[in-house]
Amino acid sequence: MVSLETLPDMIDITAVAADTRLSDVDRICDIAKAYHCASTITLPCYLARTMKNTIGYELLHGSVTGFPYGGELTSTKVYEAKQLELLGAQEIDMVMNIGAFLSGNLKYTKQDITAVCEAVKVPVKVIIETALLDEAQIAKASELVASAGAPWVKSSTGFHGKPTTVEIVRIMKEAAGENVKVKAAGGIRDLDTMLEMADAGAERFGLGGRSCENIFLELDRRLGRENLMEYIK
Ligand SMILES: O=C[C@H](O)COP(=O)(O)O
Repeated sequence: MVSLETLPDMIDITAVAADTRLSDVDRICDIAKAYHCASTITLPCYLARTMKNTIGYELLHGSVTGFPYGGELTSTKVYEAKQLELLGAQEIDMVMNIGAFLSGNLKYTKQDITAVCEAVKVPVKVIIETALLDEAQIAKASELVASAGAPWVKSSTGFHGKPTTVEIVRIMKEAAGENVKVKAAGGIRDLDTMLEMADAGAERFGLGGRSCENIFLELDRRLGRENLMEYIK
């Protein structure tokens, strides 16, 4: 059972929107340091900034490839992933080729994932974009990610409206199996949902900077302590 105190250890705080500014990147780093998040995840061009901002802190630095639509050439995804690793990324979140998957081209979709996972030593989290899939497709995509050799399956970029639910996490975990970890992301906005998702098998959460601030505000309130955010403005 995950506790409120340890929940931040499971959070990847992100700044990956198209209009992300340096100030947003700096802000998520401050929050990640104050609350002991698992990692910061930024657009590739900001990876070095997150590393510079968090020197000396026990924080992973992640970035994204094939993001946010997943339709890039496999070679492009592989190149980007390798560059990110060379720059110091410790985790990479990649988007599955959603269109290929929905077209029934499972062989291509799987090869695309395997190629990226084999190109780098760091863990790859494969985003299946659950907002665009029905339940059967979510299960099938999670199985595919597992069979492609990825260590993580992640629900969503958060860019398609439909939030990740506890039920989606449950389906993903069941389909992906014991050896693949589940990351829940996209539209997650409250602590109770996160605790339920952890019970359903989520081992990591992706939260945009703003949603994360709100979650931590609520966390401080529930833990009966002052809002740490007040001290890092
Ligand atoms: O990691 C995924 C997204 O950055 C989640 O963004 P969101 O919390 O704003 O939905």
